[in-house]
Amino acid sequence: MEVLRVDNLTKQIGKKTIVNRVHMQVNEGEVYGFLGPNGAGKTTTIRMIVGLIQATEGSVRICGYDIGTDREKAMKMVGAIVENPETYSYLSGYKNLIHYARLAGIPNKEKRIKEVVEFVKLTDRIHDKVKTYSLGMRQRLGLAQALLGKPKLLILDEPTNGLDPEGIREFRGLVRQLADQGTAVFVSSHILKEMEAICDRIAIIKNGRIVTEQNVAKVLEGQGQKVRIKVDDIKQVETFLQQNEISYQVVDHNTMDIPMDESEVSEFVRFLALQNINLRSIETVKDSLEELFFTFTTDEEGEKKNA
Ligand SMILES: Nc1ncnc2c1ncn2[C@@H]1O[C@H](COP(=O)(O)OP(=O)(O)OP(=O)(O)O)[C@@H](O)[C@H]1O
Repeated sequence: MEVLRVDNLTKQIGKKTIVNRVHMQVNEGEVYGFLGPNGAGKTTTIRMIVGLIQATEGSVRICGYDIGTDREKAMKMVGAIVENPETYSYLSGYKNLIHYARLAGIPNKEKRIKEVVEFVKLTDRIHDKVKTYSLGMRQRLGLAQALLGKPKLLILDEPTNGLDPEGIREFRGLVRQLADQGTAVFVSSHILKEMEAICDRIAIIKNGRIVTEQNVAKVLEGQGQKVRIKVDDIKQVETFLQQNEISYQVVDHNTMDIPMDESEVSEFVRFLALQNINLRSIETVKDSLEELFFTFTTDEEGEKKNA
């Protein structure tokens, strides 16, 4: 079932188009990664999805409810950690949750709080003041708060920023469990490895536009199936590859990727030598998300943007 649907979403501020005709769709039980370099438009998109700012154009539907015309019903379906979760640090985790459960009109507050606290593994410390919590514990408290209303859609903006590897691992486990229980999770990050481990699908945004959407399992399946070569004269190699109907992708003015199995590499090198093509280097590259991210956030001159 489709939980989140974003159509043609656009945000213009002054003359600048910060988010440009974005389309996305996230299903029940799916972890959807929203990836992009700094300043690409991730936070602005998320702020529109949760109704914190108004879109200039386009629509957001959550479980079929339009955020513009049916805001209250749409928001009932959403739990979100956007920017740093706000907590009262001089109160206990429990009192914070009571406060938010009241604000959100959660029925059977105590019972629901017990459930979410157990889920995020904070039971032992929930009556301690939040100011004594580690960053990872605060983050889990934020997650508990977001889950109070049993959301169908969970939105996490850079959820593991600043967490140590153990904190990241714990958080990832919780997200996976939620997805397995049917929650649709929309998570933004610029940490590629993390997205690879956590997401079913990812979209990459650059300059406000979605430049690609990929199924993570499919990307990972293709790992190691191409070589990257650096040459003196790329035109000469292109001509040769075209003549032999070998597919390739130009990375920059002297680098290109050629899909092939490792077993074919030595024959390929011999082939190039026979053509008097001067090879500066050759390496197997993984078609990982990192690679994709690099490809899609690189400008025409091959300069990597601030990923
Ligand atoms: N209110 C605003 N007025 C003008 N420009 C803005 C405004 N809000 C955001 N921007 C600009 O829009 C672009 C996208 O910002 P946004 O915060 O959405 O990016 P991001 O992908 O979340 O980046 P980061 O990973 O650094 O948080 C940036 O260039 C930012 O400076």
